Amino acid sequence: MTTQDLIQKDLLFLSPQKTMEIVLDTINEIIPYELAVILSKENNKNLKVRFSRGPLATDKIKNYEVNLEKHPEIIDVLNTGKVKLVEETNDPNHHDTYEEIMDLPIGHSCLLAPLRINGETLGLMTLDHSQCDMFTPQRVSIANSLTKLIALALAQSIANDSLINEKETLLFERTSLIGDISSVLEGLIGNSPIWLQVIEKIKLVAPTDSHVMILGETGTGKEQVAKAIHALSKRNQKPFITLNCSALNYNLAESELFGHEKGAYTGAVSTRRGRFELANGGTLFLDEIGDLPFEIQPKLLRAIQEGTFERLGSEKTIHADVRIICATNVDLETKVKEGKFREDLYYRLNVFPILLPPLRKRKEDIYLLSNYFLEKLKSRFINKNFVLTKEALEILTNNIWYGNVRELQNTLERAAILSKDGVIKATHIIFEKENYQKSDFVEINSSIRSFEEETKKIIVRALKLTNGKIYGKDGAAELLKMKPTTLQSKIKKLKIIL
Ligand SMILES: Nc1ncnc2c1ncn2[C@@H]1O[C@H](COP(=O)(O)OP(=O)(O)OP(=O)(O)O)[C@@H](O)[C@H]1O
Repeated sequence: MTTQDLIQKDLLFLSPQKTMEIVLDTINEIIPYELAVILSKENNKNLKVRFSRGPLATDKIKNYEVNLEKHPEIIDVLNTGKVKLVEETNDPNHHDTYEEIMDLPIGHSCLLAPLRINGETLGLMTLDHSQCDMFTPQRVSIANSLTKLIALALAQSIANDSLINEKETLLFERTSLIGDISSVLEGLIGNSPIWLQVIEKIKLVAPTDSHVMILGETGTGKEQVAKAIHALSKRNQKPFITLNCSALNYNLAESELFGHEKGAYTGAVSTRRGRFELANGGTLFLDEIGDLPFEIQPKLLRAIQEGTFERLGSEKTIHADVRIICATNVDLETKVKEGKFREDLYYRLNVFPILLPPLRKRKEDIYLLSNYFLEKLKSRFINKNFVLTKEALEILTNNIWYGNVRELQNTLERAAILSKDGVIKATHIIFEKENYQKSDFVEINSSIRSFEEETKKIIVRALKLTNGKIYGKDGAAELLKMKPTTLQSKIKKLKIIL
């Protein structure tokens, strides 16, 4: 048979699933069963179902895990390395392997075969048949001889999983590195005095190995600045890995930061390295650090201080040398005071704070930034040359820019689409709804809304900016210069849903 024949018959690149199906079907011809299950040893406590075959192999069995503490007879088989027939009895201490998910008659045939290679236990094969005495001594002896071959097929499947996992992490590292670090520096546009102070701070801190905290409203360029610091640091040949800490619960945060071993929790089908490990030698950018679940913060603190941590589900200590750059758009100090962020972690991270000014405080940069973005848009619009008119620039400069540089970028992209000949006129500038600030020209033409409608809009905007917080220094009441109780009654009256 030629290689071509093998390929045509789908025999050259057999998947682990297909290999195991062939193996189990062959066993069925020699030792008839109604349920054959291959389980892999995940740790000292659990066996996990990888393959099942036969008329009793239902969906429930897939991904089922056997808790070894409840099954001393399985521990015995794994330790001795010998195939064993298990007699089901009425003894309340006896637990059938799959009793939680299926009901097999008392006295049914059950065979346990350990799967070992070179003295290493990889897992277990179980064969079940609802009739009694199906597995004769001759069949048990055959099963004993076959276990090594089955173990080989299991090893193939385990290796395949770890290759897939390795590929996934490599792909992740690669994507994290993309974003061409050299162009990042050129992309920090602006020459207003306040922005130049930021650039100075970046240049100062980058070559040191100190942790950096970047503060600023959304869209002010926090991630871009973090990349620039990494690019200017001696770690720039190593990965720049990011993790957005918002919307992570404790388990997810732990697994994302420190990784997990296969089987560490339901759904952890393969071992995965966490961002801390991936960033070894390089920089870990923790975006929205204020949202990091409180309970995971001690583990992060230890990882930062000692450079050590364990993957979820493993006791092995891993070492990683990582520089942390974190970003936040909330007042972390207040979070510390409110007991929502650990003080020790806060001081550990806040070694060198860099505050990014909102766009409304560096309006003189709008012209440079606009031209930079329009130049970048050129290639996407078949090399259309864009020109910003004086009126358009005036409108851009008069806007409040709650969405900062990102919003400016989006506004210009919209304008570029609207402009047919590349000339960006005032009429092409359309702001995002919430941040719309009318210029005098538009004011005259717009219809006057009711007082209530306008009040409601202002309150909603303030609540959005303060993440729904009413009281306190960074609350909506303070922003609107009104008493929190008055604001609350207005919210109620205007039926604003928080
Ligand atoms: N000074 C700048 N020069 C050029 N582009 C910038 C500048 N600042 C920000 N940008 C661009 O604006 C967009 C938003 O920037 P970035 O994602 O870094 O902001 P951010 O503060 O991290 O936002 P968020 O808080 O929402 O995560 C990006 O496309 C970025 O390239």
